[in-house]
Amino acid sequence: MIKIGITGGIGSGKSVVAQLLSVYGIPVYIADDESKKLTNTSPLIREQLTHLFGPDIYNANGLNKAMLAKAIFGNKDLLQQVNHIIHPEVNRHFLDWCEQKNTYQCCAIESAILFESGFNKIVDVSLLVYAPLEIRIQRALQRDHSSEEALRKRIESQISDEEKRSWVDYTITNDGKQALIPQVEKFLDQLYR
Ligand SMILES: CC(C)(COP(=O)(O)OP(=O)(O)OC[C@H]1O[C@@H](n2cnc3c(N)ncnc32)[C@H](O)[C@@H]1O)[C@@H](O)C(=O)NCCC(=O)NCCS
Ligand SMILES: Nc1ncnc2c1ncn2[C@@H]1O[C@H](COP(=O)(O)OP(=O)(O)OP(=O)(O)O)[C@@H](O)[C@H]1O
Repeated sequence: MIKIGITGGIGSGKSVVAQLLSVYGIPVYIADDESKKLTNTSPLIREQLTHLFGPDIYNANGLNKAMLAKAIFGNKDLLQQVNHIIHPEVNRHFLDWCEQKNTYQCCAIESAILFESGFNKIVDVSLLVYAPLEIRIQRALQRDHSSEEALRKRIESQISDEEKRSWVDYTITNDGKQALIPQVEKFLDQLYR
């Protein structure tokens, strides 16, 4: 089974590309969604996050996401500690998920931080969805209605896509000028060949 890692910074359009891959019959593991579920269900993550931040990091609805986001984006040391708590669990969970999908020829993981988290080491092919920074900011601000300052802090917590371009096996450009579907089809064509 071929494992594809789909990456790209906030607002690059990797969720759109992930949806297109699922239309072509490839199951996709959405790391943001699954990690959120794991932070609420894994006793190991809960214990370690509570130890690091105190009991208020969880409330009646589960993880206090706003508190965690405020603490880690802009503080590289804390970000790294939190990543070391959450990412090994996500890694394990993804590999279990892959086992369940073993009748498929391909599966994929979508993560903005494929390289930062080391998930790149457990995939066979890496695919970057690339869009220029200012376009990404416009899209993300429109979608999330968050402040530009908070968004830029998240962007600064990630390695730039310009740098990742030289590390990946394949790049799809989502700049609003080049059509996505032909690029996805070309990628799949090369992959299956
Ligand atoms: C801090 C949290 C609670 C904020 O939740 P929120 O709903 O606001 O954001 P969401 O999880 O949907 O993430 C949105 C985007 O933020 C960026 N982001 C999230 N986590 C990280 C991180 N550890 N490092 C860099 N960027 C990140 C990504 O671009 C992601 O697509 C959440 O992002 C989190 O738990 N992050 C740590 C776990 C993690 O690394 N998740 C990413 C996939 S494994
Ligand atoms: N080519 C495009 N033209 C116009 N809008 C687009 C295009 N691609 C994506 N978008 C829009 O931009 C926003 C960001 O796209 P998407 O959610 O796929 O990004 P993402 O890389 O998954 O971001 P995140 O890491 O924050 O989850 C969405 O609202 C999406 O509909």
